[in-house]
Amino acid sequence: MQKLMGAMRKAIQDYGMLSDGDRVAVGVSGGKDSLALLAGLAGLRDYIGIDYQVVGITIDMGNPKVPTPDWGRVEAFCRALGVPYQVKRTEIGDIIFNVRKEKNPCSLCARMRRGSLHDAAKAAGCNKVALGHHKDDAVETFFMNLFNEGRLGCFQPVTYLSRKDLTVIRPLVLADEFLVSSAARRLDFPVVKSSCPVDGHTNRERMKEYIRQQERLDHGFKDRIFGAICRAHLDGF
Ligand SMILES: Nc1ncnc2c1ncn2[C@@H]1O[C@H](COP(=O)(O)OP(=O)(O)OP(=O)(O)O)[C@@H](O)[C@H]1O
Repeated sequence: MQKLMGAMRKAIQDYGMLSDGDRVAVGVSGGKDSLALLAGLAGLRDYIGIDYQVVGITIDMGNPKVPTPDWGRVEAFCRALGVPYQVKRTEIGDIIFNVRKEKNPCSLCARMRRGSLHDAAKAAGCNKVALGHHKDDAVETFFMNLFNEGRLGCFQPVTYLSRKDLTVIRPLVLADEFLVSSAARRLDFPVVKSSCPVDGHTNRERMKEYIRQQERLDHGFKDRIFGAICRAHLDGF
């Protein structure tokens, strides 16, 4: 966890992610990434020298055809970290999969989930939203944009949303996924199994596999691509 927190601290400082008085809503999906983000941001409060608050928010996707996840262990995890936590119930899953029967559900689902998270963050009095995207996500997103849309682009480490007056930050962006996975395993994070019906069969999964294969053939591949994204200052990196 210390290495992971070191990478988070560097990202927070390099990209100016936090300031005194911030109230940060961490989007908690129940996956390892957002649980690590939550634990890291809660832990860093003690020694990063910035006075900020952390709130955990889960958007329950509400698909009546799959069992509702049990958020109780996440709630206990937040309590142990001294972080207030709330679950916002929605019908996004029902709308996407049962009403609209979307063939390509991921982008609409992500948009609706983001909107709901931003609204919940504002309602909780937060001025920032933290998401659990890490370095591997950045490289995957870069390749998805390149191969699927023919453009150079990634998500941004820090994005200001003027319509909502909210700033989205991604403090794990300099952390490798293996650092997150090993912290999650060693500290026994209460990972909630995804209830998404298309989990494991998405475009992103295919890109993940492509990068894994390239890395096996050519060690250092991922880091060189990420280095290029940073050196080009692509999308604020
Ligand atoms: N249902 C949700 N409620 C709140 N925040 C969410 C939810 N789903 C995703 N997020 C936020 O958006 C980020 C990116 O979502 P994505 O679905 O790509 O997650 P992921 O890469 O599988 O990460 P995780 O391991 O945290 O699920 C998550 O890390 C989390 O911060």
